[in-house]
Amino acid sequence: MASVELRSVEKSFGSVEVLHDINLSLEKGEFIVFVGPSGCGKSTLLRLIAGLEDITRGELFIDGTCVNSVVPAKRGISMVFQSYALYPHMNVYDNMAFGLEQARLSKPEIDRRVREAASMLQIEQYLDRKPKQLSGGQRQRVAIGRAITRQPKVFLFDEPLSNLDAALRVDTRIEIARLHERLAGTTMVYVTHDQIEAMTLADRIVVLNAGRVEQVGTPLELYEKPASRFVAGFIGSPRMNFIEGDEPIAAGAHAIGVRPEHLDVSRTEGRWKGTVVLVEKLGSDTFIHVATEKSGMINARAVGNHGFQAGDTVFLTPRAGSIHLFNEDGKPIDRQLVQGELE
Ligand SMILES: Nc1ncnc2c1ncn2[C@@H]1O[C@H](COP(=O)(O)OP(=O)(O)OP(=O)(O)O)[C@@H](O)[C@H]1O
Repeated sequence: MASVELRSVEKSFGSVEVLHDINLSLEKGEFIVFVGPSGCGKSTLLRLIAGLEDITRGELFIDGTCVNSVVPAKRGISMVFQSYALYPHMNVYDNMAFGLEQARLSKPEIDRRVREAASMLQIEQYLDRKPKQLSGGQRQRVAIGRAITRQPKVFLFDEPLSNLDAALRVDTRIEIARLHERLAGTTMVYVTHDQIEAMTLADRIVVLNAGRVEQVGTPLELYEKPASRFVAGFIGSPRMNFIEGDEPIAAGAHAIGVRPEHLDVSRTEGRWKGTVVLVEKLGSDTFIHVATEKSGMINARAVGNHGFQAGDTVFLTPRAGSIHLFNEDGKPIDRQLVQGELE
């Protein structure tokens, strides 16, 4: 039995429909990540599951029960927000205990749950502090701890790490992944803009585009076999290059897609000749932006540090088996290029 199921769900604000015919089946214990461009409906979909927004049409089931008209507190879910949403006048212990007191749990049971969650997230030493005496990362751990104490069937996360700096993001991301392992059987639904979070946390990713589900799959399925040009361009960072308007490329193909990490850069020979316009050195990788003679801008990613400079003439060649072909409708053409077709 799926833990969360959406059947033909639609959502309108006034006369504007923002989610169209959403059908999703999330298994118990799965970690599901929603991604998509700004405004595609990720947060709205999460809020529908939480019960913070009403469903306009369709049905939502949690553990087999239709919850369309069940209030948020009775859905067996906990939500963690980007903004933490802690009570500023309460200390950490009381913030974590508050929901349980409302639910009239016994004091010893509340104490047990708060201390267990605090230990899991290593915030035991802050239980007496007020939120303003904590760093952003510590506050977010308290918000996550509060969600844990409710022992929900489903956790909902709305961009929980986006207010944290880069190092804390990584630490807290790892914390969330470990939490998912420890709370085996708890379904997690997570909204993010961050490619690395999506790829590393998700069992399956749901890609949304303008209020529709574009593709659902494991991170590697989406990376290796995108169901559309949209997904191909969205999953992967830096994004896939699309080459069109080149001399006839391959029968039936409107565009070639090739990821920056699948291009070889040479000073002497290769498929696409061009001039380097920008080199970005990350230490571990170098991004080389090339204005090609016939195929527009192409970005290549080379491992390590390289001596390419703006103004250099280079040649780019896609590695065997790494080319994606798309037809005019943006659908993938499922065949490999034969040797020589691109030469
Ligand atoms: N309360 C509301 N009233 C009217 N329109 C809304 C409301 N909430 C969201 N929308 C609209 O619904 C669409 C989806 O918004 P949503 O916030 O779900 O997108 P998102 O994918 O989460 O975006 P972002 O990544 O920018 O947070 C947008 O066009 C937005 O303007």
